[in-house]
Amino acid sequence: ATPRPLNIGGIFPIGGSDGWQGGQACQPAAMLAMEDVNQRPDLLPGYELNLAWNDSLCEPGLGAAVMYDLLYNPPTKLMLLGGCSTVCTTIGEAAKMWNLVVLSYGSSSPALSDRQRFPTFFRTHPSATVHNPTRIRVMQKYNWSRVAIIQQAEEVFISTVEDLEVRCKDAGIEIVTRQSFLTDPTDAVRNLKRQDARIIVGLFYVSAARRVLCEIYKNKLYGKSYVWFFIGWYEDNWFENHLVEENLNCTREEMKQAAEGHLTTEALMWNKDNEKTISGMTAGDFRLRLNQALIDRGYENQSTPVGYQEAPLAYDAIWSVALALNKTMEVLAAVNRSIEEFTYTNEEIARELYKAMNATQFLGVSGRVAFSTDGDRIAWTQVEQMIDGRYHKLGYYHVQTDNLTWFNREQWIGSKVPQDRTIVRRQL
Ligand SMILES: CC1(C)CO[C@@H](CC(=O)O)CN1
Repeated sequence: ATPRPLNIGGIFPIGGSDGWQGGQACQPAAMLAMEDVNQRPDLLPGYELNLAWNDSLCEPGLGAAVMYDLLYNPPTKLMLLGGCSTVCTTIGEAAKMWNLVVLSYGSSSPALSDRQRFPTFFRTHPSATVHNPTRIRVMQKYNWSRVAIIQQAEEVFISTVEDLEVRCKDAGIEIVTRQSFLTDPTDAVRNLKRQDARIIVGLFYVSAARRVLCEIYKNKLYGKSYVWFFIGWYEDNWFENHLVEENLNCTREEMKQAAEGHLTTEALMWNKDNEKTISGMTAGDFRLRLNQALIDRGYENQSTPVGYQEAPLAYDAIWSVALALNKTMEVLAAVNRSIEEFTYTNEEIARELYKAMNATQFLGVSGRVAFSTDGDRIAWTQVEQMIDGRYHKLGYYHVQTDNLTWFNREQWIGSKVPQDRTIVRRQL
């Protein structure tokens, strides 16, 4: 017999130029997962998953229009897949009116961890606050208890810094100053120098990072006495790119000098071990299949589409939906109910879908997939250091198990760990 459809809706940021166009690689990745779950005889027996989707351009208004279009046109959707933070904030807040679970593969905003505002929201993409325990752990490793913060005035960085401040206080780490800027970091960087900041956490998008780096060079806030924590998901040679069109008045050489030695933190989005995951693929196998799928979509080899890094999150999001639907069908069958009875006003089935998603646990190509009580992705993070213009992996950290795996590869000028303050030596 032909399998009956289980319908879900998808909203992908593909076109446009604002925000994150990660749907370019994430939508193809989701389709690979649709193929895989529908081929599994043990999953959704008698049914097949069907994804209706459209492009949000990473614009919340258009995202809302796409959602209404998906919900007001048959067939009824059982869940929604969402993309960037701005769109998910809109979708996530509205979804409860339709009793819909929303699962995001591409939203990092800490605001989305608020269960009061987003009661049915889950994400395979970790919140930006996932970096903070790692930053603290590294500070503790080097006995840095006096740090400074500089951030771009964007919602995602403002709420990340608020979380970092709380964690620093709990860890007994003093924040000597917190500087923020809208677009021009000149004054903020100069104030760091005035406050004799030595260990500095910087939170900004990549083009603002280049402006900060040039100011660091001009203020000589780099070298043996300083340690900078930058975000690790910028492209590898971010500090050398776009200098002309962004009117940076620093040369590549000056940018490289200022960047030498900085640390980065980022969430792991590709499983770091080469073990077989729930789909039977290793993360390496998935990379090969994704590359082929992108070539089939017309992406040349060298032009990596936006969202390539996050593609495993989209692949695993579809598996999360399939497993949650599968679990819900089993639970309903035990009380002679069917998932086909789901409607946007059926709270009982909606509760079962929520419980099933909340209990998700599997090994995906993005690593172990599990959600916190706020629906946040529990993830490993990695620490790297810029050594001679290239990033070197220093270690991994998992906050839930306080597991710091360190490779002892870090390099400091003169082999001396930089101090977090000026040491005044008393003449005895
Ligand atoms: C790591 C990054 C680039 C953070 O922003 C996410 C997009 C968003 O939060 O809107 C995608 N992944």
